[in-house]
Amino acid sequence: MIDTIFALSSGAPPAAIAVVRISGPRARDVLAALSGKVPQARRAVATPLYSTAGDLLDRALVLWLPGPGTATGEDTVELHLHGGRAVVSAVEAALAEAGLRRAQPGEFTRRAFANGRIDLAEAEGLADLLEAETELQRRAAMALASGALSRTVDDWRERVLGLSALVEAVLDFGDEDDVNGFPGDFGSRVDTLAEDIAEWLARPRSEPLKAGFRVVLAGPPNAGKSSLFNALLENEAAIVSPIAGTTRDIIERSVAIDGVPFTFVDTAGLHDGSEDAIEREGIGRAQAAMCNADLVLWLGPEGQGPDDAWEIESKADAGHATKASPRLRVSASDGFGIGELKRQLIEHARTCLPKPGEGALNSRQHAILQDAYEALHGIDIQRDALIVAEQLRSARVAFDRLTGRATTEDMLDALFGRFCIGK
Ligand SMILES: Nc1nc2c(ncn2[C@@H]2O[C@H](COP(=O)(O)OP(=O)(O)OP(=O)(O)O)[C@@H](O)[C@H]2O)c(=O)[nH]1
Ligand SMILES: [K+]
Ligand SMILES: [Mg+2]
Repeated sequence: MIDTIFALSSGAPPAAIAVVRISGPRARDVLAALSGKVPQARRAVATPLYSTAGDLLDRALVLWLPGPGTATGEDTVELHLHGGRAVVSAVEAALAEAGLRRAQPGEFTRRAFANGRIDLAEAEGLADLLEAETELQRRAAMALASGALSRTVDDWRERVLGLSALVEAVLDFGDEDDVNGFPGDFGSRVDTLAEDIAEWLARPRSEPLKAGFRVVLAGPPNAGKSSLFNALLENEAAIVSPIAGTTRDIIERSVAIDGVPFTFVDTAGLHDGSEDAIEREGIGRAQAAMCNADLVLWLGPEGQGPDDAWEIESKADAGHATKASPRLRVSASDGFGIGELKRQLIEHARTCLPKPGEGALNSRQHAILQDAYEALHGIDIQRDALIVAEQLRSARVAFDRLTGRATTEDMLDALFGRFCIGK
């Protein structure tokens, strides 16, 4: 028999209320044992809870939620307790004594997936939603969690199955001499499907949304990188000094500006012929950071930064005018241009990050959809119908991997391990 599991699903006590969730075949019996009765389904009822020894544990609000129409798909009970540590421990002890098991992280969600209540793309969205720290992250995760990708993939899958059925008909009844055994619109239906997938593939990916849009400050020693870094963060995170070579390590800080997640990266000043081994290591790290940037703010000599870097004239208050046509002039000392720089960064990052409310693919999903796209894109109806059938099958298999109709245990362990206990 499946274990019946329980966990504190609300935050750490003490708090006003603590919600303990129970899921599994014994949920109802355990509730009956604790409260002496089972309330009407889906109605919140206030009731005292007792241990097997007859001690009053708490007066709680309880919910009896019979499966399969529940979050996990199983019989579920919610106990809304007074949120003191000792109250929660006493109730948890009573549940353990009744033979229930503490849930693993993500186990409730894993059961929801196993019981078909959510698919893999929705579970991934849910994990993102719980981790979301900024408004943009929340809205992207919400779109996935509420099934935006899942519904789209289901539609694609149906269309592929329809096409496969047509190919089967050609295989069963086709005249061997007739190369055009496919219906007239077959090719265009394949093309339209491939284009619909290509539209999702072309969208910004979800990873930069999680890690923050990565802005690296680079340039020679004493260019004012750390000063600008601190000004952007509004925090004296990095050491600033008139001594060239102050910054050695990479310094990273994440911050949301106007709901847009950024990670700013301060680096060691770049220059040739350093004798100092530590400084040389710092310069190597700075160069690697520039390669991994979504955007480089270049504070060095004009035209010597990476392609696509933004040319920034720093120390504008001190009358610095080393660049003929900087994108922006700023001063970390008096704040000149910092607001405008932030405004432009937000505008630029928004175009590179998923649009609010629009589903974005993570790299796992992107790689799988790429397979589906290639299978469909490669279809040539002049070729043998058997080959066409095989390509359609590969596309369908890819869709199934995406929604979790076909997955491996490792993949599931990795995903559900991201959840906290109680979810
Ligand atoms: N007047 C003026 N001085 C600045 C400004 N920004 C930085 N400085 C000064 O320039 C010097 C170097 O600043 P840092 O921010 O340490 O420069 P850095 O590029 O991080 O230097 P390294 O880490 O050594 O490569 C310090 O003395 C700062 O006070 C500015 O906007 N105006
Ligand atoms: K310095
Ligand atoms: Mg510095």
